[in-house]
Amino acid sequence: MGARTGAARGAGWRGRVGALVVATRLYHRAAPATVVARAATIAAAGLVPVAAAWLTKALVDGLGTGLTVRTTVLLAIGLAVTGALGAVLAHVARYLDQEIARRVSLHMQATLFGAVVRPTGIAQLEDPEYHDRLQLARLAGESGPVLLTAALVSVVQSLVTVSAFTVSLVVLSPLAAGLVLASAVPALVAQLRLGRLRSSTTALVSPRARRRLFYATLLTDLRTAKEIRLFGLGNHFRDRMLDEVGSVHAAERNVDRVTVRTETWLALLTAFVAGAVLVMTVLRIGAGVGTVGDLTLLVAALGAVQGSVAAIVGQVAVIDEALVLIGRYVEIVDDAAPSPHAPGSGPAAVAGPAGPAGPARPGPPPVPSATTGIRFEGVWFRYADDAPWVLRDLDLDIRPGSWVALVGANGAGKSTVVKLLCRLYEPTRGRITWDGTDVATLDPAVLRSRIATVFQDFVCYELTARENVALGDLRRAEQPGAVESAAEHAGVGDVLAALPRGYDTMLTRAFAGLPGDPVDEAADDDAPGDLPAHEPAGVVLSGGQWQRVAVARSLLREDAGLLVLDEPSSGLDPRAEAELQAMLRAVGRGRSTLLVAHRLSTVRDADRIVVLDDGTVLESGDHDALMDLDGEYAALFRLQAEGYRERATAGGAS
Ligand SMILES: Nc1ncnc2c1ncn2[C@@H]1O[C@H](COP(=O)(O)OP(=O)(O)OP(=O)(O)O)[C@@H](O)[C@H]1O
Repeated sequence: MGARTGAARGAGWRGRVGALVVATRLYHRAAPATVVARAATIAAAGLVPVAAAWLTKALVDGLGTGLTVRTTVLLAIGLAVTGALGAVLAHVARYLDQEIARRVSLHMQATLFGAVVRPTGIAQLEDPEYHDRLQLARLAGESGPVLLTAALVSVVQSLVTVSAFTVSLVVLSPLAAGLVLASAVPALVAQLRLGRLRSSTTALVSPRARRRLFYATLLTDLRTAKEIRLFGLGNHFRDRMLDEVGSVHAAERNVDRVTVRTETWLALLTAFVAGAVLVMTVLRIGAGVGTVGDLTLLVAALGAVQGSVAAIVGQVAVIDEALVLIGRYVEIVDDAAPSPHAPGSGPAAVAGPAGPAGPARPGPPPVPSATTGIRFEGVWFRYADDAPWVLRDLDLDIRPGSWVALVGANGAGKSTVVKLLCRLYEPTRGRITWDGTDVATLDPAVLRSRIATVFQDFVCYELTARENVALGDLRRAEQPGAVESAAEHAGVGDVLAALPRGYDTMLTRAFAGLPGDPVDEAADDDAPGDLPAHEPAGVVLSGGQWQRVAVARSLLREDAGLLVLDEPSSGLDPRAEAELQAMLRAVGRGRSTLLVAHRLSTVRDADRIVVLDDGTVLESGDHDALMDLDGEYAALFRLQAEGYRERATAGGAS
């Protein structure tokens, strides 16, 4: 579902009605009892001012006609009770509103982020329009329920008050009632226009707000801090951030100005109508029609009706705005896998199951056990319709238990092969088979559970060392010694064990020592890893150590039949690289391995080396065969070997 379609769906009355249905369902699911309690307070709070106004009229009229002390005291007590009830109801209502908003917001965020991680592929995350829609949907999840709850409550409560006071007004003066209600029409139209302006402005500034956040993150992130200081980019990015803030402010200022103008005109209209009605009533009382008590009731009714009508029209506009926001949320949740490319055009973002389970369908076939191998059959791929081809008619064969190495120049398409294998993208043409079954028909989660991968840009999680390894297979990590064993296989066991709190050490300084984190719990228990107060609770690993942690994470997936390693040794020193290779040979035994590498010394022992060039296979064979061929691989190998020889000679001479 493209963004345009989504936007069209979110706009218009249909979109709003759909959003209202979704919102009602959300309220029902997230906070049913609280909503019922709130409805009761709405009815009570709506009637309190009406009761107070009638009691006041009775008191004022009674002063002229000589009330008994008992009646006067009773009326006064009645007034005091309604006043107190109004105050208490306001506090209870505020609590209930916030509770409803919190619960609905939690529910929405759980659903929204569930929808964000549900799609099989990652192509939608590269679509800027998707990010804008996501930003609005997040806003809807965070502030939509607060806006909607407050506005709905205000409207319903005001409707109760307006209805009760309108009856009072009609009793006193039907003309006055007609005038007050007629003046609400232009106010409603104006407020709806304002609401629409606010919604469109939010959509318009969304990309700018995202860029502002990007610059703010650049300026504060530890990972970017080095380059920003070294290149002196701090003020440059700060200025860019301020530009974005300025643009957002300009758009918001425009909305605020239109709002002030509109509301000023509406206030003048209200004052005019109120003045006219008051003059009419005073003249009638002067002519002997009505009492002074009627005047007090009319003043109260006039203020309440005008105030409530203004609240209703204002809040209808807010409801409209909240529904547009919730419509964005609905789009993202419905389109669990929105693709920037229409089906069949460009790289299909792999569509995951969206929404609740439909009627039972035959499930995907089980993932075979890679007994005959994995094949790329005539695979063509490009990242977007208007982007160049990255893979061109690629045939690749990974036989069971074999070690295939993928080499080639930067941009040849090696990492893309890995991404397609893991079904992060779908081939544009051709297919990938696992034991003869097209992987497009397999359950992606099960397929991925059979693959252990170390990406070139693996993630350094700001968590403990244990968690960093355990994330590879959370279930297996619960087995005693599993994490330690994977870390030892990856050659990082000793390093992690020697950390200040062993495997429970945070591999970051950013969150170390937060209350309730495993580190603190360990400290509370007087565990052996307890530290003196001056010891750092979190540590920073070197690039090579991180790389081994990433390898350990993938090695935890013991049952994975395919090991995919994208440049696993790029951050390692030569000794560590040799160790890693020996280890990979050991763990790779019995399973297929696909290794992407630039350093050709690491692939020398591979069963087959495939040289990729511009997305197609240039050469293929084992090291000896490719050296005999004397082609691209042989040239590259000799070049790298000469580099080593020269360095060794230079080292020996010095
Ligand atoms: N997410 C993406 N969107 C658009 N184009 C991409 C994306 N990722 C990679 N490319 C392009 O695809 C081509 C192949 O990239 P790929 O990362 O597969 O190459 P590689 O052989 O792994 O390169 P390297 O050796 O530098 O890691 C490059 O031209 C790159 O610009």
